[in-house]
Amino acid sequence: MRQNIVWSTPLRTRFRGLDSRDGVLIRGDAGWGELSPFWEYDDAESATWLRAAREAAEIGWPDPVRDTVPVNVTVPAVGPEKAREIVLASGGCRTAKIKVAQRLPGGSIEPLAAEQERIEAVRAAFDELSDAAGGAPARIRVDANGGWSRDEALRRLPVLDRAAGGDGRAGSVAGLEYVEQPCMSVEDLAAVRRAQHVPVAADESIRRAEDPLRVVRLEAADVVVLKVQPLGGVRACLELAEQVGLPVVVSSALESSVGLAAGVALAAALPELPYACGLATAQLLEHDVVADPLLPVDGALPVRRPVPDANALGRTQASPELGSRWNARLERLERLVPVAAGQPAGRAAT
Ligand SMILES: O=C(O)CCC(=O)c1ccccc1C(=O)O
Ligand SMILES: [Mg+2]
Repeated sequence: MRQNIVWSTPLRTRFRGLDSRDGVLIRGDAGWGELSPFWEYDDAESATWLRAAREAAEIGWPDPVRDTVPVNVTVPAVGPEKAREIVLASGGCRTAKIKVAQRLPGGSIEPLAAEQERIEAVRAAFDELSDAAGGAPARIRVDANGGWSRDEALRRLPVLDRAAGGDGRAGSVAGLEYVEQPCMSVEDLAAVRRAQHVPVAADESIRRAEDPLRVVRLEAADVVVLKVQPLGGVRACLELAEQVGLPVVVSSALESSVGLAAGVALAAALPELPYACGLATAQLLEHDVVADPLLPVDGALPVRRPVPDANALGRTQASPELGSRWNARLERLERLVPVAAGQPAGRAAT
């Protein structure tokens, strides 16, 4: 049986230049899958995202080896007060991922002082929580989305590391856990990794690269970020993780809880999971498509697969225009991705 539902929701805080998020849920014999490539991605790039939705809908996922997945709270490029609130309301997360290298409307990047203040506010919020919890340690990582040059990264990282408690001061956080994608090119990642001590994680260099293993050959990262949709499914990610041989952080593409469940399934199936995953992003959505969204409890997500709920879908209903844009996109992508032999055949969107 096939069924498609287009959803759309405002975001609670602007994230990656977006004020809303939308996509299509696809139902097959194995359950619900989500297709939600960003609108600036062309059909060739988005085709991989459809493979992930088909795996979820038609086949399902490998068995889990754990029943909870520790997650980070995601802090967008917000002011210090807002950053503190987000951490305090995170559902017990002991790791925060803070966005940096934000592009300002004029095209310049956010001043270093603003990034410093945001990190200090998050560290202070963890200290507040730790005082209540008897001094439990916490972690801060930053994500630059490739926004710095090599020199900018080398100028900013020592300052941000100190803001995160890397100067040895008392408190719950002892410096940056890692920096995600400080620069765009693999060569620059490798250079930044060699020139300073904060570990480097590769995200765009994995999920948007022709050859994700270049990161490994050039020794450009200590950690790799894997996202199920852009990499074509849970199984594709498990295979890539094995080839890469570095610690993996599973992260979301800002999906609804239906899409997040695929990330949770990947994180639950990985043999090792040494870091908190970036899957707590249901917190950034105003509405979700399920009755009981995948939100952290004690800093971890339960390993489960929520299903769309009629009342929730009432709040995420897309306009007719958005509905037809998604159905047209889905039809184009279905023509681009042939259904593999032995799999149930797909049918064009209704
Ligand atoms: O990893 C997280 O904490 C949240 C996910 C996230 O940051 C993200 C979400 C959508 C698109 C890109 C990214 C990113 O990691 O760059
Ligand atoms: Mg990233």
